[in-house]
Amino acid sequence: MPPIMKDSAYTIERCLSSVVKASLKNKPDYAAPRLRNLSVNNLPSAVRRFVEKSVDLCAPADVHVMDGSEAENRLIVEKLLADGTIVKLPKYKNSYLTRTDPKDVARVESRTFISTKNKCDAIPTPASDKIKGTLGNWMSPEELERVVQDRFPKSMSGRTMFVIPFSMGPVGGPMSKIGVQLTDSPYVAASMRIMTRIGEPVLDRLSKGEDFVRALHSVGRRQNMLPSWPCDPERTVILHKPESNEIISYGSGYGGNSLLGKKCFALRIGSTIARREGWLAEHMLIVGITSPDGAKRYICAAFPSACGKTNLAMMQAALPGYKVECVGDDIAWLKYNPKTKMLHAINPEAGFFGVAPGTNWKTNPNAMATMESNSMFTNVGQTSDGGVWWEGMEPPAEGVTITDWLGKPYDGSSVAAHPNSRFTCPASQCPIIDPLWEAGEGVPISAILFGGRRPEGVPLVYEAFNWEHGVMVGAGMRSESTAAAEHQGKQIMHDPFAMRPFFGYNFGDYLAHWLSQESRHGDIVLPKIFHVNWFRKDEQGKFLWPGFGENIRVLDWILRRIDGDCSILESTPIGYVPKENSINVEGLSPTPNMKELLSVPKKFWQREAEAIETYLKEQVDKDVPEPILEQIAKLKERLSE
Ligand SMILES: Nc1nc2c(ncn2[C@@H]2O[C@H](COP(=O)(O)OP(=O)(O)OP(=O)(O)O)[C@@H](O)[C@H]2O)c(=O)[nH]1
Ligand SMILES: O=C([O-])CC(=O)C(=O)O
Ligand SMILES: [Mn+2]
Repeated sequence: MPPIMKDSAYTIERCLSSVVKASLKNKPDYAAPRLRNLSVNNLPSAVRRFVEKSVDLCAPADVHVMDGSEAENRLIVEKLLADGTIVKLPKYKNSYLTRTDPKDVARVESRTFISTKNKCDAIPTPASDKIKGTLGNWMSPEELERVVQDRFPKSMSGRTMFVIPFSMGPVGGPMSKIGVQLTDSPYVAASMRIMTRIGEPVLDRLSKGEDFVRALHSVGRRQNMLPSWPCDPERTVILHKPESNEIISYGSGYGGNSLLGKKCFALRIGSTIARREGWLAEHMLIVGITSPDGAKRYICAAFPSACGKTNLAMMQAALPGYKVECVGDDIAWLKYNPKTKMLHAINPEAGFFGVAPGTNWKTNPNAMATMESNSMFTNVGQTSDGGVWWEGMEPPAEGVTITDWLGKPYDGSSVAAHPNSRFTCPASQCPIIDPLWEAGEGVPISAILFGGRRPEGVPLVYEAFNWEHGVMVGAGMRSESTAAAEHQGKQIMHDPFAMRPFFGYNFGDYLAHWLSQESRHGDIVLPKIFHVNWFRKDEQGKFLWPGFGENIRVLDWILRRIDGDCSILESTPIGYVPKENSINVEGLSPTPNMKELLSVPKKFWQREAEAIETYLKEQVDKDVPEPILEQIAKLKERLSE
């Protein structure tokens, strides 16, 4: 038995308050807010066992069970301030800036593993030994145990372990799922409170015996750690055990690696649960659009990291008469609803963890308004008037100076904000949050968009001929790499369904699961599938399309297609493309080169089809479902005519 289990008084009062008091030596009269006592000993037995086992392993100084209250959050913030992890941003209400260790700034895909008994359950087997698999990494359960034993023993010593009961989706909702994250990072504890629903209502569900995902996180230990941002970048690992719904993350405090409800649970573990239960867990935004005639439809869109999901999810429509409302900006859980016969989607998250650079009052006013209070900023620049600044934001006022994300005076010779710097803010604060964003049964989805950063060859929008063809379009997605993960430069990478870093199981099986949606429910009304590209460039390397709020012009065309208007399309080898003049460009100045934006260059597409086929055959080999190969064969045939 670890010592804490013998002492039933390991409660918030004795732990977090005293921890905070101890760290506030310069404020001896600090009065900690009173909290309710949530003792480890009163946790539901399955949760308690998980905590006990992890305490044994990680040896924290004490344990704090989170109730999710305001008072508790104040204590955590005090601790973060005392540790120097965050600084207050007086320009905004209740908002803070954190600077991470410069080596801990993004997801690390090469250190992310799925561990299953059989390798082929987790990742596809490439066609030959010479081909390196790029659709996830596998680790044997034995190796995982070794990796854990190499890193976790005493990894939390001297720190508080936070026990965070959290719900993905509204607590108790029919599509929601519960997790318990243990972490030694108060930054993670504070961020999980924004990004998920935490605390007592979730504990109530757990005490009724509801199953939960076990998520263990430690920032770890190494020599010469920054006291304000402990981490262990050389030994970081993000491990998933889908067979027992477990996540184990070591060495990084950065969002995608440490807020385990997000990519680890909602996508990697989520996709394996979804497959077992017949639904889909996807890297997609969810948005509601009301057109001038009053009809409202919801669409989902899968774009790779840093390719425009948050911006589309809360865009300020540039066409008059349109109303856009946001349900979610990063993750969608989609399930067949027998009442409407449609796929319904929920946003399992409660906050936005958005890319800061490029966000401003013109491109994304709704995101700017959402982060005006109760927000955590990570690795952005700091202004001398107590605010934040990043590349692409409106210039600061006269005389205001900037400190860069590394804490140095900013002089314009380098960036003020890290390219993957982020804002974390409550979704409920979004001025255009959808009235149904917390509806337990989700919202009915009329269309799914795939897209990415394609400087060349890929039209502004095209529509798949049917579901099977659409699944092939998702499988063939490619995009320029971004700062959201560790990849260097701007290479065009395959990123099927924008899920390459997030699959929890073999991508071949994932394709079969998508295809099966058509036959699984005989009466299903499937969403139409489209592909969009806001990022095509001209010969000077300038974007051909204005993007952002003007993307409503493309959505307008898509909505008319959902209504069945066949007069606005033209058939091409890759799918239906808007007929000339069928996209409303009225009032745009300069008028975009629509001919170029909608062109489908044959040579380019022959190479593209070849590249997709080679990729799937090399990477997924015998696990590629036959209908996908048939769709590629048909595409090649159409391109050769
Ligand atoms: N040119 C152009 N840039 C865009 C557009 N939409 C978004 N961006 C930029 O692309 C970057 C990423 O956009 P986000 O909307 O945050 O991307 P995301 O897909 O939500 O990213 P993750 O949070 O990493 O999943 C930001 O710098 C945006 O300003 C667009 O329509 N056109
Ligand atoms: O997971 C993260 O760190 C942020 C994110 O949304 C992504 O990269 O897609
Ligand atoms: Mn994302």
